[in-house]
Amino acid sequence: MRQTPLGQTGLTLPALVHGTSCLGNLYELVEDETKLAIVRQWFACADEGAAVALDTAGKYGAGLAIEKIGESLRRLEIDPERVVLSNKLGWFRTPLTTPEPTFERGVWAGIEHDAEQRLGYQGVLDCWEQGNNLLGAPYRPQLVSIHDPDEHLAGAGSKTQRDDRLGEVLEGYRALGELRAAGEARAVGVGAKDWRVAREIAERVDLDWVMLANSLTIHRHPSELLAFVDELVAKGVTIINSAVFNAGFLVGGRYYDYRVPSKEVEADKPLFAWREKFLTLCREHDVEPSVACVRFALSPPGVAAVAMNTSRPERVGENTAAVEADAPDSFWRAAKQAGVIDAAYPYLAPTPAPSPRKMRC
Ligand SMILES: NC(=O)C1=CN([C@@H]2O[C@H](COP(=O)(O)OP(=O)(O)OC[C@H]3O[C@@H](n4cnc5c(N)ncnc54)[C@H](O)[C@@H]3O)[C@@H](O)[C@H]2O)C=CC1
Ligand SMILES: Cc1ncc2c(c1O)C(=O)OC2
Repeated sequence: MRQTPLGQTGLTLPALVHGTSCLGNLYELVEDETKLAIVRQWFACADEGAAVALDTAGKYGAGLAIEKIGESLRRLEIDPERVVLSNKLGWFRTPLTTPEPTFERGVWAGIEHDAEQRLGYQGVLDCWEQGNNLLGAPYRPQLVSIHDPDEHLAGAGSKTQRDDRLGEVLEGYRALGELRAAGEARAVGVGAKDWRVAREIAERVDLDWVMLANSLTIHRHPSELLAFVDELVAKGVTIINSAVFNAGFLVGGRYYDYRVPSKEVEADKPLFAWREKFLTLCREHDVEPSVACVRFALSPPGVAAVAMNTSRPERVGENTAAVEADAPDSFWRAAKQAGVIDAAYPYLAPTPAPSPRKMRC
């Protein structure tokens, strides 16, 4: 699998980053044996001795995911040099004092802790330390970011409150910059579903990487976002592309950007029409829809990796294969002709520029 240098950090990033929300029991309780099998598969499916990249967060099951990562890595005696770990900071584990956790109700199954949001300089340092303790030696996250700043900013009720919240986020980044300067963390980044917020942060913070979610997909790839990606490339910032199935909908799932669209709702109709056209095209060209989504997501220069979730051990191999598979030019040309992807999309089977001779005529 392709490995790409991560910014100027000296770290390298494989083209597949494993999401770990399932280790925190996202939507369903997953047995510890299954979690261990998933972690084993990450390493079994990687190239011999190659680094394996993981993306986690203190919010995933109120710290359960990061705890299980540490436990499993130790049980499998994985060399810490082989682990590239990203921890998204901003949620701090607290004791559970109510029948159900108070954050993201109904999202995390069977968890025994609660979590509270902590941002600002000290809040982010608290989350960093707690994450390190939950993970445990000899492992340590090298990539750090503030978790979902877009959601935090979108939740503000007024311009003043948004400014205050942005201040908290930027104070958090001051802490992350210090961790990096001290050599405690290696790479600072931002992950967001709203890429405009990622851009807002990238304008104010010296970042090594950006994780886009739900944004740069085969279904949606606005030219303004491609221009932002170009800016990041020019600055040497590495891009990780995630939620490349728009949360599953593109490959037949129920969720689109984490909500359930309906065929009965006028505004959602184009989504279903797009999907039908896409899936038909895939059948005609004998291309797996998931492969088309993943190859598209990796196509802009500067995108080093895609992040994909693994809730079943046998999926790990499929995800690895999807990153390594390819789709023919004829498929991409047909996708542009059919309007499945933007005809002006510059990267896959681009329309050749007119030759100078033709331009003279
Ligand atoms: N704020 C941030 O930084 C965010 C980061 N992420 C990252 O992206 C990762 C992936 O996000 P997801 O929510 O899982 O979105 P996704 O777009 O990858 O969709 C996942 C869903 O697609 C379906 N699926 C996956 N592979 C399939 C296949 N081969 N065939 C058929 N269906 C398939 C499954 O239903 C699965 O639940 C996360 O684990 C996380 O690392 C995601 C959202 C936000
Ligand atoms: C799987 C998944 N779903 C939703 C979200 C995330 C995630 O990893 C995340 O990090 O922020 C929102």
